[in-house]
Amino acid sequence: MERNTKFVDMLEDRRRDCDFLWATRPMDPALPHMLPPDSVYDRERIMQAVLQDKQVKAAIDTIAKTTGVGVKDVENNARAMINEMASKADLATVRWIGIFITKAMKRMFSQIYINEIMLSNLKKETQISQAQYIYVPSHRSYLDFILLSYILFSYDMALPNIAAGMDFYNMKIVGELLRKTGAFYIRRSFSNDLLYKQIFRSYVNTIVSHSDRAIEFFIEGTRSRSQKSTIPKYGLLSIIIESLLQGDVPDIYFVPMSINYERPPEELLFVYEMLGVPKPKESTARLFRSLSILQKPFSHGRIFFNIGEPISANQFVDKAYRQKKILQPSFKIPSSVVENIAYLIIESHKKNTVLMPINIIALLFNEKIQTKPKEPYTLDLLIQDYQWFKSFVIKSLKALMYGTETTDNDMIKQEILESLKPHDELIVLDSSNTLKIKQRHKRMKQLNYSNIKGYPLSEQTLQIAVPAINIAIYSNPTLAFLTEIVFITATIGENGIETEVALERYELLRRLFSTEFAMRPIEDKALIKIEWEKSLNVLISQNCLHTVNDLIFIGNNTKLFSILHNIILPFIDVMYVTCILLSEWTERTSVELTDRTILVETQKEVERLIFETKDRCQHPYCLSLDLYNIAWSSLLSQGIIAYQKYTNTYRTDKVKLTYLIGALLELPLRHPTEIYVDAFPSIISTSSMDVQAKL
Ligand SMILES: CCCCCCCCCCCCCCCC(=O)SCCNC(=O)CCNC(=O)[C@H](O)C(C)(C)COP(=O)(O)OP(=O)(O)OC[C@H]1O[C@@H](n2cnc3c(N)ncnc32)[C@H](O)[C@@H]1OP(=O)(O)O
Ligand SMILES: O=C(CO)COP(=O)(O)O
Repeated sequence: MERNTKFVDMLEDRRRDCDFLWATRPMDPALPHMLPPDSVYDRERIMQAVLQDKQVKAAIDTIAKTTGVGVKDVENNARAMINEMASKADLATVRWIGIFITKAMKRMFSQIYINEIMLSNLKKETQISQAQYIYVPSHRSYLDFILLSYILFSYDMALPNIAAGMDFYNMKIVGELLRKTGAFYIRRSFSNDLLYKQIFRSYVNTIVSHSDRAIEFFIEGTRSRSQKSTIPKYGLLSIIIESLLQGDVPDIYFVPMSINYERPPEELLFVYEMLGVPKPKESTARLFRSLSILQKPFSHGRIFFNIGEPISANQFVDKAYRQKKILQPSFKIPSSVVENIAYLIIESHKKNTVLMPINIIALLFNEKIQTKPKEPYTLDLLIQDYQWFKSFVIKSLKALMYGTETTDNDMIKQEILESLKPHDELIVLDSSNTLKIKQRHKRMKQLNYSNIKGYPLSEQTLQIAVPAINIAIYSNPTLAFLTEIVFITATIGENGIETEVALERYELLRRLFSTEFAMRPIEDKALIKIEWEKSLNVLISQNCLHTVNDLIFIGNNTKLFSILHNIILPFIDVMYVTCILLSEWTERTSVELTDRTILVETQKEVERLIFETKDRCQHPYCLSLDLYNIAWSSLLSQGIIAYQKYTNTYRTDKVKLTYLIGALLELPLRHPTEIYVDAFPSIISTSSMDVQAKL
């Protein structure tokens, strides 16, 4: 890995330490926000400041007036809200939890790599800077926040104020313990609650300006079940940026952190959630039950924790805005500023994604199943493909990738076998060294069908979909680097295409799928063209495409073209099927069109297509509710569906819909000739002779 040299395994030292002595070592954690002593507020003072805040007081008065409730009662309500919200910092609690966490980390993971230089630089900078620091990690697992706190504690840095959803607040004992490790609690949605909104705003402003600890929040707002970036949430970010306008802090630095798991602990739960099984409610009892994960050592492989360059908010919030705020206190920072910073953070997460061997293996295996399922995918074939594809992503796409760059077959073999070890419940090598999938789905006895979010899928479907989606999720992190080029492969057919048409098709796909792939929305066609040309050149340099005058043709590298093309198919197929269902809605069903009913109907239709056709929606990944939700929100944002507030229904714009269906039909898609469900029996492991990947 080119930029890998600076990664160190932080567990190496921990394995030499006595956990108790390490966690209770004398320490004076470095505080990241240098403030004059009287500007540093403790919890009590922060809560007081919030209750004294002008806008909070105004909200209390307004509510008292409009509801007829006494001011005292509303104030008590406000006090209860801030008490529920505010974090506590208690080093003793952190130490005790630290003993357990370090034992768990050493058991679960073989290595936790961190780009130590970035962390040391951050530590140094924070000690001389009066700016406030905001840690903004990617969100792929519940472990993310534990890991970041563990890293900071290991490097003698203070734990931040962490924005936590109420799911954790409701956990017995644990909820309060987390508060003592820095969690502050926020309700998930509160735009209609004026008082809560003002208290939240004021609390965040106060900790930005008066907490000597940093702030941590997950800009994606939720764990990405599909393990690719999701679009940013703007609420907390915009309040933090607004704090800068008040001038209490000279600058705010956002520190993006890309967290990459070889095997996220929620792996299988995410697959079921994507299929519609609701997530289990967070509870202390469940937390204890989940400790069974510690039974097998190193069961979750490696983690790469990659800290990106801090982003200064000051460069976007210029003096003019600050002056405007002084003259006009209700002035709000333009939403384009917030969006810009949000996407800079998401783009940093993507750029700093560290790909693991399993991501490439999953992608190659997925391709093989769709194109040549009868040809055994032997370890020797995989080694060749792996080396080739790895070199492509590193050299052409500048992706970061675990492992050494080598052409030595033995070393590559070791790299592959080592990385398959944590996945021995999913991918195995059979006795003839051929790659096979293991059946991951176990018949669910207690499944409550009334809770299912989508259509109740059959056992037969789940048997295929669970392992198939599990594999597909592992290939998803590659999309941090591949999205633009996979779009292009869906725009060019056998007989070539005019440049202009290819670009138009690219624009369409970008518009339809910018939410799916967390891409910055771009209106300016010239900018889209620059992005397109860059990706086009990558494909041309790989001989995937070639140009003649004003035409683009598929080149000789059909292997790469096919891999890239097949990645995008499930996304386009689901969009198409959703559109068809919308256009035939009233003929097909008598139920009202809502965001829920379209979800159920689409999943039902996809289940049928998977078994019955050789065309659209062959890949079981098409059963993922994520895809339907995003397709729906994309159609809403384009005005193809519109919400009717007064009737609480949705209306379809038939003209726009027909146009979109036409445009999707024009895409020169080539669906694999092999049917996934037919191929499945030949790739599923039935033998008891499977060998675990051995070094
Ligand atoms: C040694 C080791 C020890 C280890 C020890 C372990 C420690 C361990 C600690 C535990 C710690 C637990 C950690 C849990 C971690 C989670 O729980 S993650 C989940 C919770 N966190 C988050 O969700 C953070 C990100 N979310 C947000 O920012 C959301 O916006 C909010 C604030 C939750 C609100 O969500 P929402 O109500 O759905 O609203 P949303 O549409 O996002 O936007 C709302 C506002 O944004 C504004 N907005 C929208 N678009 C824009 C725009 N472009 N520009 C500006 N503003 C905009 C809107 O105008 C709106 O404001 P109003 O008009 O209402 O004033
Ligand atoms: O985001 C969370 C905090 O980690 C929990 O909510 P999700 O289940 O939506 O990820």
